[in-house]
Amino acid sequence: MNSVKKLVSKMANAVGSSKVDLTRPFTVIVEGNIGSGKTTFLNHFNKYDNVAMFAEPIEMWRNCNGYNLLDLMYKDTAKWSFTFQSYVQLTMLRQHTYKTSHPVKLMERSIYSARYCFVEKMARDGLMPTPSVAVIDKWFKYITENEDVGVDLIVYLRTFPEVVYERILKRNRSEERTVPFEYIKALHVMHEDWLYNKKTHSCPAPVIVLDANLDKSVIEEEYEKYEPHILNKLPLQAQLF
Ligand SMILES: Nc1ncnc2c1ncn2[C@@H]1O[C@H](COP(=O)(O)OP(=O)(O)OP(=O)(O)O)[C@@H](O)[C@H]1O
Repeated sequence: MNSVKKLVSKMANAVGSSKVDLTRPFTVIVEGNIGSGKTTFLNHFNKYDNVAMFAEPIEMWRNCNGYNLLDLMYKDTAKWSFTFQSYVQLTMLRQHTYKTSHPVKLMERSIYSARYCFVEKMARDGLMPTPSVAVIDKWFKYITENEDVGVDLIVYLRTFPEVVYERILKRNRSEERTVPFEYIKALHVMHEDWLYNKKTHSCPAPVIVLDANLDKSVIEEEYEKYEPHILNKLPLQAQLF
């Protein structure tokens, strides 16, 4: 088990036994294309005691009562898109609403990117029927209006699709073997239009854009530039982002 995962399960156990109603910590979501380095980013911040880490609940998607929903979704998207996205929305809601006593909460992805990038892409491609999109939307609207899924800062790991595609091929995750480059390019545009060009959906918080094309060996410097903002030690001047 890697260190982030260990910390998440430790957190989950601690949360399960907690009766204390704590207010929401400073919440940072990390967004970016598949393979943009979200896990590496989280691992970098794992060393800080004041940060609670919430890695993407991918293992839950891989095992929902014995079903690998991620795999089903890739194998037959039209058939399983709604099932998969319903479960993603539930697991993301859990991540957003987990209580923690840590002053900073760092989350990999969010209920927002699930809706604005992935569901959007399936809807545009006709891989999720319109009535199913409507149901996902009703849930999404209910959750964002009635549950505390608030976010204070978004870190966008910005990449070229060519770079992440190389990384995806290299890591060779079983479910992702059939992912075409076209899909990666389209997801890139979804992220860009939401977080960089800001023309499709509203951003729930100010956005810091990091150059995530950089290699692992030098990217730490890029993280460190923004660390005071991410750790809530230096407020962002919203107009700059
Ligand atoms: N809401 C979603 N709908 C469809 N697929 C999703 C969704 N969220 C994540 N995925 C899939 O889950 C897998 C993990 O992708 P994601 O970009 O979230 O993490 P990652 O690639 O492991 O992160 P990184 O490499 O940046 O650390 C990908 O195959 C992606 O297509």
